[in-house]
Amino acid sequence: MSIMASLSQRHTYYGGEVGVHTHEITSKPRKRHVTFGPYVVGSTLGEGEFGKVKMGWSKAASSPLEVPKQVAIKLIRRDSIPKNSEKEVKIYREINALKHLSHPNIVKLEEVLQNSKYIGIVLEYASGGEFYKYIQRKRRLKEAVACRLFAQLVSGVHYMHSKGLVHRDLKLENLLLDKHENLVITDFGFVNEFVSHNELMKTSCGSPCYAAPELVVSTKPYEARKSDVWSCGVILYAMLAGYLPWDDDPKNPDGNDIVRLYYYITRTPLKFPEYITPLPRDLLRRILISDPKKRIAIRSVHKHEWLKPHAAFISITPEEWDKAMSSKDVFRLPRPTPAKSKRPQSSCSTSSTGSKGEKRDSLIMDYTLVPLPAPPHQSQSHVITKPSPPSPEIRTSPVRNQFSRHNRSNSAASIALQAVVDAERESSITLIHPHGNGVNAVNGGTVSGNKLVPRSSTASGNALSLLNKDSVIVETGSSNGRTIEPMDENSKLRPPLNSISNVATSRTVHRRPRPTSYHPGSMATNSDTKEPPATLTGVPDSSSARPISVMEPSPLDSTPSLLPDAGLSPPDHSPKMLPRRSFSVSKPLLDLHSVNGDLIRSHGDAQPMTRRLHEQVEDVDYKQRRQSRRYSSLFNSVTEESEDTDQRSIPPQGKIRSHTWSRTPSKTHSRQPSGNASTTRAPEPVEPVRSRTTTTSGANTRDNDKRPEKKRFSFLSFYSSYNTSKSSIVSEKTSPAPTSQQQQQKPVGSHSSRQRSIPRIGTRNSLRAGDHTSTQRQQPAPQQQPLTRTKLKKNRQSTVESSQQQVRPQGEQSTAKKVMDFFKRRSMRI
Ligand SMILES: Nc1ncnc2c1ncn2[C@@H]1O[C@H](COP(=O)(O)OP(=O)(O)OP(=O)(O)O)[C@@H](O)[C@H]1O
Repeated sequence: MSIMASLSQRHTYYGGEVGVHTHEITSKPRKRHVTFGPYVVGSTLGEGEFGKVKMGWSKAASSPLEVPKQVAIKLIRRDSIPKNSEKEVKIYREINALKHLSHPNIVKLEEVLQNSKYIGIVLEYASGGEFYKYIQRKRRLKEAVACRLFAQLVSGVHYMHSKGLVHRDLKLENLLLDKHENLVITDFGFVNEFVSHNELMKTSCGSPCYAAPELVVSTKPYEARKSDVWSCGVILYAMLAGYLPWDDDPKNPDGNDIVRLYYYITRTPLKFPEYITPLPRDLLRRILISDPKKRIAIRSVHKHEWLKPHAAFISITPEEWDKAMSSKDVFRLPRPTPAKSKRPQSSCSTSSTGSKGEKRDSLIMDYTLVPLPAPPHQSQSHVITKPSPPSPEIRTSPVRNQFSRHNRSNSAASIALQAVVDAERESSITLIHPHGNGVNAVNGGTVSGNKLVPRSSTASGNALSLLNKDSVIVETGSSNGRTIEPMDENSKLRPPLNSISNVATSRTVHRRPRPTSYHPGSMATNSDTKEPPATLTGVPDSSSARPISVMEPSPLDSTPSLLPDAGLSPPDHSPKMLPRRSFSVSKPLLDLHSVNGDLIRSHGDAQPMTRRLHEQVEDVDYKQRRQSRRYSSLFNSVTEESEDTDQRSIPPQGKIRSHTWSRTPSKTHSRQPSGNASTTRAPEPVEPVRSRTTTTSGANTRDNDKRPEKKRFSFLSFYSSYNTSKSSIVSEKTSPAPTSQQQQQKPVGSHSSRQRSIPRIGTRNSLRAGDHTSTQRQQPAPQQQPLTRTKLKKNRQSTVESSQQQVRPQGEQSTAKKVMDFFKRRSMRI
């Protein structure tokens, strides 16, 4: 039982905040889960360039005790992928790369599904969250932890290199953690393939703070694996230091100015905080070398002394990994066996013969569910069932680097990890006004408008050789080193300019940019752009979209298709998207709106958004119900209520409450807990009187209308009104008879305290006396103004007046009670 309980807890997808809402809507009719193929779709895990990544659960289970498999589903709207676009190519890349990778530290592709609106890349769920947040939480990692995670990183990188793939976008944001805090490399959208050992690439990829200098400051083809090594070095530095290297340029604190950033990187020696020990320093010094030829290779990284504690792990060869991962027993839970056979045939209907799920590396089989990039000679039975005969699958290469120009937006790249959140905000701003000085200037074609003031200290020869010789720099005194300012405003850094201008012209908008999600752009030549891209959708377009697999490989960049399938694909078939009705059952649940929303609410529970909408149109009854809710929730509801009240021109309560509350500066009003204390608490001696007085003025009414906080706290206005009214009444009573009677009566207990409280404000007594007069004089005011509004208000105001008049001759306590009763009655009418 406990297992079941924990399972249902752990695998329910009403996590966190959503769970809060479930109890509120249990009375509502249950709705069906939102599903995507064989998965129940849950909450949003993150958002990337392509859309939201949702949590998912496999619906099928072989036994009641079987834990539903959790996955992450990257949902990509099909209409957001223009045909032959760079996005399309990136999707190809990612899918086709992942299906060939089977390593514990590389995210596992479960399968790829699609319906008429979405492509869903189903990935292994990395429950540990984003790695940069992990570092952010810990400020920096302990050396042992960093060592373990870095060993995993380089193991994964080495593995993919051994498969002929380079990631080209390694950065903290593309690293996740699994539930055991193992590193998981994700986001293979810029992955590329190399064939020959020293094959060079020419497409500049990566995020500026992680991209190797040669990608940015040189137009020469680069050895992509070495650039991955550089990125690993930056990641290691970030793990150990808690911030990124070369993040201390005071003239470019956010790293927005890419040109300047790379000036700084290439000309400033690596600096370490004192807490980084010599061994990792040594490794970092070998990795973070601007000259890729001098940079350490990944294999040599494996042998570095610092990684010795994990030598056994690192020494596992790619072949061993392939074996191990396919044996279902290493690192990952075995895939639920029933997945295929028990899937509802209708949802992501596949006529697969069920071979998938049997193999540990079933992703190779799974991906064939999709008529996307499928191996050419794979069984057609794995193609998603379509009403029409399935189109021939084609093995298209995802790795056409010609289309890999990065159009990611420029993030703030404030690389201090402690400022990641700020950087996120900033990056979102730069989406609107992307690319600060640097890129904007680049767009203009020169750096002159850039106000480029690169800072550097000792310039290395290597670095200088990478810089444009036209760039004349002058060292000037500056704190924290020397500042190098270009004398020539027109100095140009051609390579960076090219790359950056490409970025500026080809970027797309990220929905939720993450800290360093920026790609400096492509250095692809024109010839690159001439090559037709891979097609993801639609009928084969022989004219414009030749299959990638049959394209001529670029002489410098990697070959277009993944090795195992290269050249095997029929040239005239492009992968087709599924026609409508592919998800014959799940489709109705997967319309655009439901997927765009937070799907975790689909379990028949109240959907926050729906609830909000409810609240916006709530009627008076609903408001009454809400008033009976918990204290905390009332604040919100009353806010809406007040707004509604205003909108509906039912002013009496709202106005009075608002006014009394807002004009009662003493916070004690807000903290009057209940009306029960009314008879025992002393009224506020002076301020309530003022409050009462001001409440009655039309000017104040207008003022109050403008103050949102009055509405916001109008829930408490009952108490504040009570207190205010009571206070005013007390004031009215006490001030004319300067307490001689009361002092003689001097009741015990609360009464005494109440009465003591009045003279206690001795300095205000005179004011109170004056206020009393003014209060009495102004008493008609609150009546007059409401009188002009509604009959209801008239009645209520007259009730107030009459009740006040009634209580005047009575004792103070009874007056308070009556006022209290009045407001209680009034509140009942709300
Ligand atoms: N396998 C996964 N497990 C858990 N969360 C994930 C997984 N994959 C992605 N996410 C979450 O979704 C977010 C976006 O994912 P991802 O970066 O892969 O999307 P993307 O569209 O490729 O974004 P971009 O290309 O802009 O980096 C991640 O930051 C992460 O929070």
